[in-house]
Amino acid sequence: MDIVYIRDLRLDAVIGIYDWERRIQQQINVNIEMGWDNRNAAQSDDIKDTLNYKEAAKLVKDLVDKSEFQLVEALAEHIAELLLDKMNIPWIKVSLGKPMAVTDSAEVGVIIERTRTTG
Ligand SMILES: Nc1nc2c(c(=O)[nH]1)N=C([C@H](O)[C@@H](O)CO)CN2
Repeated sequence: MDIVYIRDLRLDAVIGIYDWERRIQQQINVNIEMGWDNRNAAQSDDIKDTLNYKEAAKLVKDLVDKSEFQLVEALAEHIAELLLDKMNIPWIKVSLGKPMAVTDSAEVGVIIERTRTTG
C-alpha cells in the first residue's frame, strides 16, 4: 500500500475542556497519512487517478472550522471517519496536536489509525 500524506496542516479550532478554551480559537497541527495505490496515477499521470491531497485538506479544514469538540480524541476520530468515507480510502492515520496546550512541551495530542469497515 502506498501513502498520500498531508504534513503539518495548521488550523485554528475551538477545542478543549477548559472555559477559556471554549472562548478562543487555538492552533492545531494535523498530520494525515492515507493508504492508496499510486500505480494508476503514476502510469496515467492524471489527477483523476490520484487520492487528491488538496481535496482531502479542504475537507479537513471545513470540518475543523465548524467543529467545537472538547477532546483531541473526538476531533481526530471525526477527521478519520470523514476521510475514510468521502475519499474512499482503506486506511488512515491521523495525528492531531495542540502546540499551545502544555507548558514546556512542543506539542501534545493523539495519533490514531483506522481502517474502513464497510463498502
Ligand atoms: N488525552 C487528552 N488529554 C487532555 C485533553 C485532550 O483533549 N485529550 N485536553 C486537555 C485540555 O483541553 C488541554 O489541552 C488544555 O491545556 C487536557 N488533557
